[in-house]
Amino acid sequence: MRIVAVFGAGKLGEVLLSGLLRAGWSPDRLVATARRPERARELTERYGIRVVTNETALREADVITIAVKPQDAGVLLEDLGPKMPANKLVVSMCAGLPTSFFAKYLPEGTPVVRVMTNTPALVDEAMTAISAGSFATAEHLQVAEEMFRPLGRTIRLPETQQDAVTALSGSGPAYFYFLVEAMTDAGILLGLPRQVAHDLIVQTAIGSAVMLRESGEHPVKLREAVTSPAGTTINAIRELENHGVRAALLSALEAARDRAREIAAQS
Ligand SMILES: NC(=O)C1=CN([C@@H]2O[C@H](COP(=O)(O)OP(=O)(O)OC[C@H]3O[C@@H](n4cnc5c(N)ncnc54)[C@H](O)[C@@H]3O)[C@@H](O)[C@H]2O)C=CC1
Ligand SMILES: O=C(O)[C@@H]1CCC=N1
Repeated sequence: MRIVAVFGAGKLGEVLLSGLLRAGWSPDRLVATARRPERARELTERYGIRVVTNETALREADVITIAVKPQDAGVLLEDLGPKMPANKLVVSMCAGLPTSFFAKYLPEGTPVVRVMTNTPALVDEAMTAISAGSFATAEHLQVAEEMFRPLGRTIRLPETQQDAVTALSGSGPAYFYFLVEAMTDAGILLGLPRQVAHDLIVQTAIGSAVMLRESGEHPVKLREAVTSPAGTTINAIRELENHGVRAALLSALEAARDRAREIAAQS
């Protein structure tokens, strides 16, 4: 029975732990570490899992999942590296950090898998991209897939694409929430009560997402079906184009990708 430890069980670490428990993993297979005692108590009360010291987790677990902020990974790895026994798999959830960053701290030959998931894991609708670092074999990728598949979809990609993935699907939920927030304001501008505007746009987002996934149609086709000649939608589309929304998205994702690179350079 493989034991998974989540080092630094904050927002994303908790998302992973709760997803695995929902998927039927026994709490005995999971351990977590936390910096604050209140946080440790909270996790144990909420999920019935053991929250232990980093050292104990390192000893007990087969899979060492790094879920701290990238800026905190160096300090953690400085501590873990010298104590790391052989045959452990390291799975990093950190944005920006390449697997070569971890290799600097770990005993030669330690397999590292880099993963980028997203918060819809909370509702088992994550998109998780999984990449092998040096020493990671197909079997290690499979272990990472077993951990993230219960949380949604998984895809294997070369590590060179992970910064782009981080900008697109890692941060992606934030862009959709931003859009929903802005469209709710637009509904209010048009005179709708806030709750009504919110409900309308949330259901519209869900319906559109399900259609994208279930129909297999290209988004242009789906948009064309809504856009009647001399109708209302095309007037809105013209305004979106006039305001450079498409170009803004290109720049926004490039900026997110650049930040991932900067995090790596500063680490
Ligand atoms: N929030 C998101 O949507 C996503 C985050 N990520 C990545 O997941 C990682 C975690 O992000 P969040 O959960 O948002 O951050 P967070 O700040 O909520 O969680 C990190 C936790 O690690 C703990 N920690 C830090 N150093 C520690 C140490 N030495 N020992 C034990 N615990 C320690 C902190 O106290 C904190 O609770 C980051 O590397 C981020 O890049 C990846 C995909 C999406
Ligand atoms: O903003 C961040 O750095 C993290 C990584 C992807 C989503 N959230």
